Amino acid sequence: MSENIIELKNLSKTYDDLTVLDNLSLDIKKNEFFTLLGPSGCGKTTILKIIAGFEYADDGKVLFEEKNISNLSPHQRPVNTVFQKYALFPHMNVYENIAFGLKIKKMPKDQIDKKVREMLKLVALEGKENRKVDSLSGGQQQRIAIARALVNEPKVLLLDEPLGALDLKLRQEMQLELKRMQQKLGITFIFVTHDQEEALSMSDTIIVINKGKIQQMGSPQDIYNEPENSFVARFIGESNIFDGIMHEDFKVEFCNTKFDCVDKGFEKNENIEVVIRPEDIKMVEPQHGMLKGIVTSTVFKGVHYEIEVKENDRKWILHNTKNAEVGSQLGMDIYPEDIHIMRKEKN
Ligand SMILES: Nc1ncnc2c1ncn2[C@@H]1O[C@H](COP(=O)(O)OP(=O)(O)OP(=O)(O)O)[C@@H](O)[C@H]1O
Repeated sequence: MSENIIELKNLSKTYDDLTVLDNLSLDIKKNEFFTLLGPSGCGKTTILKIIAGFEYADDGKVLFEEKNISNLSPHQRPVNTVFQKYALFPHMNVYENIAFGLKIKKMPKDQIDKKVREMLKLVALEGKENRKVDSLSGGQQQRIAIARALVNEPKVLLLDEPLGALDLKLRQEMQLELKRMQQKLGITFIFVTHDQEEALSMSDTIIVINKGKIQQMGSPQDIYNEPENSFVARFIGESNIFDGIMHEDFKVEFCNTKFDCVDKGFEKNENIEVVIRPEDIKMVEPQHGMLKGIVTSTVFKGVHYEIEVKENDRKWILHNTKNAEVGSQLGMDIYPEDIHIMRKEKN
């Protein structure tokens, strides 16, 4: 049996003249925390809605455990959705909100009670079951929404920017809690966000989408350390990105300087882009650097200083725990493994 729980096959979707999804295919494994990451309007929610059955693709298929579910209505699909706007029932208390789906299914009362109590425990809301939902904080309401979805024991939980309305601290707490719940329950989470830090800290697998096309799929480490194109590099973290030429395997030139790198498989003298993370640039004495520049500004960021350097007419950003003096000359060194070569952005 396949290790995939959901497979999307060649999905296309157009609204009026706007192509939102363009022949998109992807596989989601059982029990993974899978994140769709991309800028606003790139088609993330549309993918989620097509999996849930709230929208239908113009073309392509949705497979669940190898069965085609493309034509099933939402309630026939073994998935549940948590939205950013929690859509709780304001006139019901916490308990009734969580129990709602099970009552509709006409489950016996004692079983409902057992399951609701399990959920209250899971989302740390024991003791709050009789509270009206609008008397609770945003974070607590979000937990009710999650409990209400999980109580139905879906095989897949779809989460559409579920933490978007929370302030930063609560958001970070809920990120940890969601991850903990997912690991405890062992069910597949498909999570939508436009926040790259959130995606990096929570996911097993991330796909980065732009304009309805997958730009890259991989682990958070792959996506951060080895962006495949400049869209991904720009979208994930801060980067120094320059045009360059891949002269031959392991030899690249950028900023008018030849460097050794660890990449191969490009055409001879192929035009490429290089990405270098700010924390990977070594600060050395000016005479010892492969590149030289002048410090134009420094900002203390807590863990590191953010140092801006002007090298010829190019701007570089460096992160270093040591500060540098504005106006001073600085040498910069980069190890071969820290030079990431990218093909030009996919269109
Ligand atoms: N029902 C609809 N009718 C017309 N256009 C739509 C409809 N639903 C979505 N769109 C358009 O499709 C594009 C993709 O929308 P989608 O909601 O999937 O993006 P998203 O990546 O989830 O963005 P966000 O992060 O802002 O929610 C957007 O340009 C949106 O305006």
